[in-house]
Amino acid sequence: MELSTVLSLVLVLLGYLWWKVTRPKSFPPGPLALPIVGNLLQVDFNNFLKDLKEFSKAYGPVYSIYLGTTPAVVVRGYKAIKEVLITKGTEFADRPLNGILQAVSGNRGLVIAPYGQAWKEHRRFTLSTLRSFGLGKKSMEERIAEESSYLIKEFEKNKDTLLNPHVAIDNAVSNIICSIVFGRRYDYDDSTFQNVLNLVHENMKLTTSVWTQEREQDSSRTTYDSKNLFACVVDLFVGGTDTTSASLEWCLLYMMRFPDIQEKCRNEIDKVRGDRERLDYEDRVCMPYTQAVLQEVQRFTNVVPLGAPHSTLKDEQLNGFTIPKGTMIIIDLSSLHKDETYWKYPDEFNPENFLNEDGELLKVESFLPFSAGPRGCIGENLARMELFLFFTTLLTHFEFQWPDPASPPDLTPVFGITQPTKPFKMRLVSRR
Ligand code: HEM
Repeated sequence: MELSTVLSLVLVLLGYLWWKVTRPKSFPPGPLALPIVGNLLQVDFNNFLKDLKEFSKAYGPVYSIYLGTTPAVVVRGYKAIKEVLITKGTEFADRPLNGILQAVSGNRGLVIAPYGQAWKEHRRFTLSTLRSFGLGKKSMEERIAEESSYLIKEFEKNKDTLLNPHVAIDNAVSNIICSIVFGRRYDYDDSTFQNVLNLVHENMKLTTSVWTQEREQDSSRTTYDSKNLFACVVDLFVGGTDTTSASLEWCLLYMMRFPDIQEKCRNEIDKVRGDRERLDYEDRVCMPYTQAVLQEVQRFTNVVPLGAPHSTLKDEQLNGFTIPKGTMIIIDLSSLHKDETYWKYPDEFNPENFLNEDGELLKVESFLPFSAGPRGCIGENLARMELFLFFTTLLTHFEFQWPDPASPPDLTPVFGITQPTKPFKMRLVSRR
């Protein structure tokens, strides 16, 4: 091949690669993207949220970045996020196409399923299953109370040593999903339990047959088959375990960092509990301080900082820009939680952020750790109930102490879709 032909081909290829990362007219602006890598070299994934905030200083609350050659629109701040999640909730409720994930999942289940009839049906069915298995009823509360007593026993075994609570908390939280899906819990030292997904496989035959029969009686045109049920069960574990256990671990870490706040919570718990063994979930209505602490931990730690990516169902207008059908939308939920328009102490860990002058609990509209709208978290009520009951039971039984007063706990999260704590060990002082 002649040199001039090779050069022409190289130029055409370069032109194509530049074109792939050139923003269409009316598309949200953003930092200059390079061929192939896009903006990946300009972001540090250990500090991704900080980078997203920096870009928004230059480009505003709605801007774009290229993840390789894939354009993504980043949405920050309450006004724009409300428009995407609520006002135009359905229009922005699709999930981006991801060849690998789609091939693995076959578009089944909930979390990454595209918006459409099958997703709607799975979501409705999963919600009604959660409800009929006891969410919002006493039975769910009793399951969590029972699991709390196992967690207490596990902690008791370790009260003379320093304990890393991760495995026990993870197992306790997974057991709540197990009790809904499989109708039973698993001991913390059960080797099978250490691999939840194996469990899912083992038990699916039984669960599937029960659920499928139930569905088949309902409708002959259901999208439910054993693979879809399996995907929904996996999604309950994926969505419901790490998120909730990381939140509970953050609660313990912050209580050790702020022992005076821990003490105030315990006083409120003791006062409301009286002579009873444990609190009921409905007791929360007269426990504004404890509720404010739990919400403040969620606000400050942003356990799922970017939610799950959304995508547009058709061409859409947002903030004066045109966003083509199928564009990935990154919703920076963490941007809501430090916005000084909405918070008295945006950069300070302070439960007063959720309390008025009379100590009553405030409802703050820009507090959205579970996202909102048609794609909002399906497990929000369950997670809130778990956090309240596990947290108050743990504080009833133990005082949590940071073992090394000379160096306070490291409160830097490990960045990921879910942001857990760094591994830590704590000292338990039994109160009984
Ligand atoms: C503290 C705990 C939790 C947090 C912070 C959390 C947060 C979130 C967030 C931010 C989303 C993305 C919503 C969106 O795309 O806009 C989500 C989705 C989801 N969550 Fe949760 N979640 C928690 C607990 C749970 C639990 C306990 C379950 C299961 C019982 C669960 C199941 C799901 C599912 C299935 C989805 C996907 C919904 C859909 O795409 O239609 N989550 N969650």
